[in-house]
Amino acid sequence: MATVHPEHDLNCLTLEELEAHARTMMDKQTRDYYNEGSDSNTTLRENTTAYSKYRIRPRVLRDVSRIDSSVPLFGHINSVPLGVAPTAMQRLAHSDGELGTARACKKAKVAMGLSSFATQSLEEVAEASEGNPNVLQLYLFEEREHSRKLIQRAKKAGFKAVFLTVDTPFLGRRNMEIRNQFKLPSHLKVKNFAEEESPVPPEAVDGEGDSGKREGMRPKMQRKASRAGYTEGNRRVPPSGPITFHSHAPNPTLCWERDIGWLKQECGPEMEVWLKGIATGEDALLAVHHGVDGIVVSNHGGRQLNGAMATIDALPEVVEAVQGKIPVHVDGGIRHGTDVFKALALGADFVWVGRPALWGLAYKGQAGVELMLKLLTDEIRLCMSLAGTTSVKEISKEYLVKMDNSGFVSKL
Ligand SMILES: Cc1cc2nc3c(=O)[nH]c(=O)nc-3n(C[C@H](O)[C@H](O)[C@H](O)COP(=O)(O)O)c2cc1C
Ligand SMILES: CC(C)CC(=O)C(=O)O
Repeated sequence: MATVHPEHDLNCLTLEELEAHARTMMDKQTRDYYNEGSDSNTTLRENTTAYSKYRIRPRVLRDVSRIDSSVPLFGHINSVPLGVAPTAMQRLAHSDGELGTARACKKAKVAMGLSSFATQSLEEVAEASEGNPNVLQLYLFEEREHSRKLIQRAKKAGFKAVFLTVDTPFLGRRNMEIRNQFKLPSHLKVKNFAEEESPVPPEAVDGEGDSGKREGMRPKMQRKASRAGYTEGNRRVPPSGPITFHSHAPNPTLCWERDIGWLKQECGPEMEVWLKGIATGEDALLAVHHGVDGIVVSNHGGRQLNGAMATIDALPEVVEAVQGKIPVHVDGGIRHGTDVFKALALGADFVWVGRPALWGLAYKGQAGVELMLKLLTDEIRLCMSLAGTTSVKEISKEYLVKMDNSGFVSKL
């Protein structure tokens, strides 16, 4: 007699299957925008494949009948050491959009990062989260007033922290996005910026089209960028006109001395300030020096500097530099519970997943994100028990070995 597993979606038992279903459910522009990395996608690929050089050393004959996979985060208990990373424009995937993600995170008791460039407002997301902790991802604009308003709103709505994205002085070159002439469909809006902040000028800079600070732009794009007020000969001027992600998200002027202090002051005691996009021990030390509350080792899901290290390879030097002074999180390429275990064993306190939530949304809206979180939660808990660990704090590098190219295994 066949075993019945009523709690499973038999069409979708892994994130790989979820990705495959999602592919068939998104239009080409959305699929390409979500899934691609920058340039030739080397870093995008290595973010996932780099995990396979680590293998787990399981311990046995320990009572693993009770597993506690929870961790504290922002004064709450997170059910697993995993959250949903901020990704822009989630209503492209499904009309549930960011509200669907927020409700799924609330149900699974995991934190959610909300992109500044969300298609539902931060207040709506806070309401849907019903007290589940959220983080606002911030692109700190050159026009500070917009950012100041956003920070104040996040504070009022109860967001626990701001994740300042620091790996986007310019946007990476995403070729499919350029080829598809990516454009936010007219029924969707970036909802965190009021209409009066995004007046559409007569030339209409074709929505989210080509209007921005992307290195290697074609001449036509350059003309549009300059119409949007970005360059005047050799003199740089801050972008003006409608707030689009191409024009406003990247900010090449950001720097340690001026901007981190400003942000800490704006966030006050109510919201923590974290840096998202740290990839070296040197910058991790500077982050500690500048008094931030935590860092996320990230390369933006392989969408920024192609050829940068996979995040799991950058993690150990960051952990070594920080010496436990502030929490270290990591994202990029995490697709299995065993990846989460490996990241924790290498010293991360917590991990975030980006694209898997978008695939979940595309598959079945909120229910698809719930499914994705359930798959990963089950895998994390199973991995912990099969490795002989009953709580997250037990997971250490004693549980890992590293293989070199010739298959030689060494303890860490
Ligand atoms: C479609 C897409 C949109 C993203 N939007 C943002 C964003 O608005 N802000 C940000 O800091 N990171 C953004 N990211 C990066 C994610 O926060 C995260 O670093 C990355 O997705 C992790 O890699 P993973 O997708 O392999 O899990 C985006 C990533 C993707 C794939
Ligand atoms: C608003 C954006 C620049 C979104 C983003 O970070 C991305 O597409 O990688």
